[in-house]
Amino acid sequence: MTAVQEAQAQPVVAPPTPATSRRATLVDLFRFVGVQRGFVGVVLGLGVLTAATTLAQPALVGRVLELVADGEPVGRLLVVLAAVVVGGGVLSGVQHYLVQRTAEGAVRASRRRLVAHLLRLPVAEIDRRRTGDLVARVANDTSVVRSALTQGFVESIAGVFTLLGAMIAMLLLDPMLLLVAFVVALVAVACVAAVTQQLERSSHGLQRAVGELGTATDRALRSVRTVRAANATENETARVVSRVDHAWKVGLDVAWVTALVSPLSSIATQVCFLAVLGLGGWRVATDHLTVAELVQFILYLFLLILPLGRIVGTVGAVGEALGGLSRIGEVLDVPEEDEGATRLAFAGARPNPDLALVLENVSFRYDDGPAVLDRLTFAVRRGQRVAVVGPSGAGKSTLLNVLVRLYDPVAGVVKVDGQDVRERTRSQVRAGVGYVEQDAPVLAGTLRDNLTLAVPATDAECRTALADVNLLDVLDRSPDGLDAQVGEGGVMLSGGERQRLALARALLARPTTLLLDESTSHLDGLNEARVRDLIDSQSAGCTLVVVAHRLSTVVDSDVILVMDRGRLVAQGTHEELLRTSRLYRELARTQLVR
Ligand SMILES: Nc1ncnc2c1ncn2[C@@H]1O[C@H](COP(=O)(O)OP(=O)(O)OP(=O)(O)O)[C@@H](O)[C@H]1O
Repeated sequence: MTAVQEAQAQPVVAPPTPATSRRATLVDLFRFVGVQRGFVGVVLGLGVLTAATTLAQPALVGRVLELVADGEPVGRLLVVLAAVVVGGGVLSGVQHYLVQRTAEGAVRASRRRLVAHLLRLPVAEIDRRRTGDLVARVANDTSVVRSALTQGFVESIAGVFTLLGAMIAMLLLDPMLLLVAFVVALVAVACVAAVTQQLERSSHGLQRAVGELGTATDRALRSVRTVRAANATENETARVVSRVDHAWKVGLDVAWVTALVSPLSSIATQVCFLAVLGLGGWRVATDHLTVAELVQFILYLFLLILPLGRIVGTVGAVGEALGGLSRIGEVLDVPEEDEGATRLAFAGARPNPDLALVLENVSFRYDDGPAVLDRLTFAVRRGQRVAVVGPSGAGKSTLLNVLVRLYDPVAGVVKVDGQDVRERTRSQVRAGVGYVEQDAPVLAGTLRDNLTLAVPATDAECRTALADVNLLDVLDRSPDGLDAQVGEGGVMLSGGERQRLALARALLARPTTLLLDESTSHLDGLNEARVRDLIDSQSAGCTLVVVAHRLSTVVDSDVILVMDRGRLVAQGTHEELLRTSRLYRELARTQLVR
């Protein structure tokens, strides 16, 4: 079996994993907080101290009552009691601050991880998803998790200490009373737990609705010119507002479920107190308990109910957080773009630097769609100027995407410098390639940001690069010079200026292969000739593959590849193709700009 046959037989990469719906668990939430382990330790330590000061208070009050009953002085004990109360307050303040800090730290860590992951997702995966939704996951879903933490998650863990301490004290005072209080509290917790499951589901739905709202808003703002010019502002507003209404409706579901939690816990509290007061009064009347002990017991009951109430509230917030975490996890579960370098058992020929690009029977399709590249085979020698022409949708831009390894072919072999690209990492392949894409070659930010995206450059180098592509006048338009903003997607520049700025950036990185996806009509004749001269002068030995829409670009090329419906239907020079290819003659006559 030849290398080509073997390559055809096996897909180069597995198709990207489809987005899965997953449910986050408490373990995920602990892991989320776990990144701030040090702080969590301190918060818990403070929780124990706060619990100790809180638990000491009923005991001290009980002692004061006993001393008063015996006619003993209580002055010193009252000072101790005041100190314990104030100390507990201070500790609780510090604990609050640290909890907020912990939550912010955890959110920061998860946002960093999520952003780093998003920017490394395979391009095919990003194609499938909607930007607004991904942005919502970074901004909203992480915030929801933060709310759960600040609304008492960590505090509740500390509150457990108070709860346990109170239970022990109550057990010592009157086990029977404790049993009654405990059973009532347990029933309440069971009810709340059932409600929480529903809350988690509703919350996931709410986050999804907010994501959809982000997507709709993103779409409307991105296309604001088209929308305005088409008098479609009303329609588009209605579309976004329908997403707002949907989020509101799902929000009401969450509100409805959350509303159940609060009355449940207050009914439980009241029942608990009534039961203890009734039974406790009877225990005092039957001499099983003193009045001071009953007062102590009731104070401890407060200490039991308070953290319990907080825990119940937290359970609700945790339900919402798990909804947010599930959505974060869904994205994190999608594997990142791998470097894609493998040692091929059948790797044959040694690298051949004379052959800049070789394609052997390369086929590609997006997802399960039809073949967009169909068994392409051609070779480009180093330093050649190659033009790719073909009707719209022929697969020209896709070919460039495959060459820069944004997508891997489903069959066939791509060689750069004579070496199978699968033997190199994507970074290695891209290091030598400059790519100027057709539609969005400029990023929001300053001119400098755009020029130094790939490699650092001094101001002088940036100016020279701009002069080379005839863009020096954009520097004069603003007193900010290189720090002038270019707007979202370079909207403050013309289409041709965007392409030339992107070209300046690509050339600054001194590529050995330049892939240029020329967009129709963006390059005027004068600038186009200038750019061609620049590429010729600056990049001796640089291979140029240009998806061309101008006849002048095409005529001057060493080789012209004619594509139609994913297939290479002809190749040769302009004169040869005029003689041999009917499609080329047709393109030259009707489609290529003169
Ligand atoms: N990200 C994508 N996901 C799914 N299909 C895609 C994607 N990008 C392009 N296609 C499809 O692949 C086919 C080839 O598209 P491509 O952009 O490569 O053509 P092209 O020859 O560059 O066209 P044009 O000259 O109009 O820019 C088209 O049918 C297009 O709909």
